[in-house]
Amino acid sequence: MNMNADPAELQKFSELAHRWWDTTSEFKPLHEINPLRLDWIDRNAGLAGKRVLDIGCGGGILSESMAAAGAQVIGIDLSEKALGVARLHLFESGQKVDYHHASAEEFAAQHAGEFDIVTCMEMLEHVPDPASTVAACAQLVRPGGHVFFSTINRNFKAYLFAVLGAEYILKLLPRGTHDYVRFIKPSELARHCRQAGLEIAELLGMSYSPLTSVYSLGNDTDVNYLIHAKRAA
Ligand SMILES: C[S@@+](CC[C@H](N)C(=O)[O-])C[C@H]1O[C@@H](n2cnc3c(N)ncnc32)[C@H](O)[C@@H]1O
Repeated sequence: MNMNADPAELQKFSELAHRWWDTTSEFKPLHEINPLRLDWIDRNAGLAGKRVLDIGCGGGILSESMAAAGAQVIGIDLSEKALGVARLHLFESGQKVDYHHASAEEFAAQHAGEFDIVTCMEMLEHVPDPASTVAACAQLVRPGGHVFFSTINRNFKAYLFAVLGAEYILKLLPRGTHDYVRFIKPSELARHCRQAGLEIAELLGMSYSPLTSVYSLGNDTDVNYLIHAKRAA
């Protein structure tokens, strides 16, 4: 089985895993964007009672919040350390999430069509072959189901904001968190979706204002963006 994973990327997340739920740590941006993306997913697909798979779940920030919104959530990741932190945090939060060590491709081979909603957030820019991950997402979601992606655009502004700005100037993220060559243009992600049999329902931008330190959703897809895709019924 092709794991479609970069061991150096997994190592980076494993080394930081113990700080995943520290809202002032390297994971602060994920904590700050979580309410925005959770609300967007819920508005578009209605989380309550749905079977959800969260791919590249890490320490479980999004997984837990979707469980709290009433979904039955499974989270998968290839970092054992991140999964360990995610499992431990359930004792603190009292939420119920089922965590597994698996890649999207491996999980798709066993659980095709089992999910109403598949989420794959801030993960595609860390894998060698994002088209393969997108194809696995399309296989995992049921006909008529929803897939949500978020990732980083590839252009000069994205390099300035997501690499130079976030890692070197504002120091929101550790240096080396992001590799510019792995950034993905919305047109490329849309093509991967269509090739996998997913229709694009929405492309949405997410911006960060360094002046107010506030994230917001809107039309600006130049740096961070989200895609809502649907599998034909
Ligand atoms: C930036 S974190 C995002 C975590 C979570 N999705 C969120 O947005 O809160 C990226 C996660 O992707 C995981 N990851 C990287 N490559 C992966 C792969 N090939 N398969 C599964 N998970 C992977 C990492 O271990 C890490 O937990």
